[in-house]
Amino acid sequence: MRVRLSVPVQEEFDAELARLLDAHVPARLAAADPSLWPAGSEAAQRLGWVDLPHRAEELLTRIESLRATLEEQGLRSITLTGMGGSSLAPEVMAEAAGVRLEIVDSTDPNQVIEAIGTDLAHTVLVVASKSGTTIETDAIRRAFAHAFAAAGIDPATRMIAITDPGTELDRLAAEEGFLATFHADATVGGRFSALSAFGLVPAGLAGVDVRAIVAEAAAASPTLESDDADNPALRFGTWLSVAHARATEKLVLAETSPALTGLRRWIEQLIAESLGKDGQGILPVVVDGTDDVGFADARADALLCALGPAAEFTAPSGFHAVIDGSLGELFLFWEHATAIAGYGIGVDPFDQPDVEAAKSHARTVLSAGGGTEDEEPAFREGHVEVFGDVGEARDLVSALDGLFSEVDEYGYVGVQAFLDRIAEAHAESLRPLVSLHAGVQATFGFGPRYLHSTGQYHKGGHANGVFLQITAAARTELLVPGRPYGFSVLQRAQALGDAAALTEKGRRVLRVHLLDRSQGLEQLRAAIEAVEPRHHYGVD
Ligand SMILES: O=P(O)(O)OC[C@H]1O[C@](O)(CO)[C@@H](O)[C@@H]1O
Repeated sequence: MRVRLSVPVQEEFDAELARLLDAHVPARLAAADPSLWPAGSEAAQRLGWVDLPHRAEELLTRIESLRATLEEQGLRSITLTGMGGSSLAPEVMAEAAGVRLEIVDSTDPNQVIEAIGTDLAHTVLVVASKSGTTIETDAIRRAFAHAFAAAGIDPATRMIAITDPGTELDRLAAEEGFLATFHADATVGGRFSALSAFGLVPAGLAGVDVRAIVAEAAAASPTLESDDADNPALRFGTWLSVAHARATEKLVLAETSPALTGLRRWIEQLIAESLGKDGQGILPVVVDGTDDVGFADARADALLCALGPAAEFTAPSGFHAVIDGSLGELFLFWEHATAIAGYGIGVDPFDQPDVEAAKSHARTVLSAGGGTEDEEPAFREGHVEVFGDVGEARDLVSALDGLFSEVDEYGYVGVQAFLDRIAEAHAESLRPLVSLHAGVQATFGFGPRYLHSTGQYHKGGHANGVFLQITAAARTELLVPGRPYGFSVLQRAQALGDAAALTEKGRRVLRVHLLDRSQGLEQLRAAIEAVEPRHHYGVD
């Protein structure tokens, strides 16, 4: 593992490093010492991840044997449903290894229909949920069960559960006789579960060499656990904490190696959900490469981090880093560094106090019928309807201009797109445009996926974000079996629910509803481009 850090304030860095070493933070973390955080905090019961690489043997053997059984039965198509920490790590592992693992973490009906696809005869669905009650995961499981049954296949023979012992999902799997159930460790939280059953089972069944990933992590762990000033996780955690204290709180993540494809989306959840709370935190900004908007033109509020080997670059803030290594090393490195940064910043890295608000608002919208009837847009223009507080604005360009004018000089715009993240992947190209025209950093997340990643930060972190939410008319509907609503109604309720939770927290939200998905998206793109770029870029 190679970690190169540049520190503009050496004395502050050294002092913070000494403070963390005096408190023996790395060694106490490695010993799962709950007294690192206040008594009664979530942290006290969520430190089981530290030694996962050293106790994975039984799990690895079981995965290998199940994979062989599936292969014998011709079940070659592995699909995973799970949100946030229950799918991001295996997604990275599969992408990096170039093996096919279909991930379904969306409530977009079109995306779910596509994922169910036509190969049910060879498909196995891994249902991953620590709590066993996550609404998206449950809805997707129901849709697959219905489709299997309609194809004359007993759904239970094609389902594998990963969940904590005793959850609703665990009970269901036992009652229905799922093909297999993997019990997760209750002391390991979702975003720290990459090296547990949540990461290893789906990836291993899909054909990733998970044994090698675990071995890489195990080899790195003594270094990451040591009370040593050269411990890279300690140094990186200190770096984040020192930058945070200087109001440099956007971590711009660029990948420079195909071997680490997708890792930044896993890091995004880990950092945002672990540190973004109590009005504090580090906002991850995922960009494509070191020449992308957000990285190449970063200002004083950004730490720049390249994942993989990178040519020389510098950050105006003076905080820049290059981190390279194998996947196994990096999973464990980031987990340790994040926990250490949480200690440094003074937050509990293992809870997510603001996630529930969006879920609860979504439930309210759902029980009121999905929120389709009673809403009046502020105005309609061309292929879009615009909702939210737009003041006097009666056209899209003015409404966007109004939203962007509300952002602090060092704030950010969060773009939240409740679209099909496969078929409408191109929507992500709105991020750099928004960044350029708002003159600040911009993030992009597909809903509902981002709710389980950056959603915590948006509501609980630094209150300097405004939000552009994109919803769209459903192209089709797919009923959630056993529920009085369809996926499109659920998807919409989740968008409205998060908008309500953000508004409640004093964040400004503008919702652009696409009446025609592709033309509406083009109209939105053109309108963003027509907003006079704000002056912030280039003023540091
Ligand atoms: O595994 P579960 O319980 O379904 O939760 C999925 C995700 O939802 C959250 O609990 C909240 O967003 C994440 O922390 C977690 O990774």
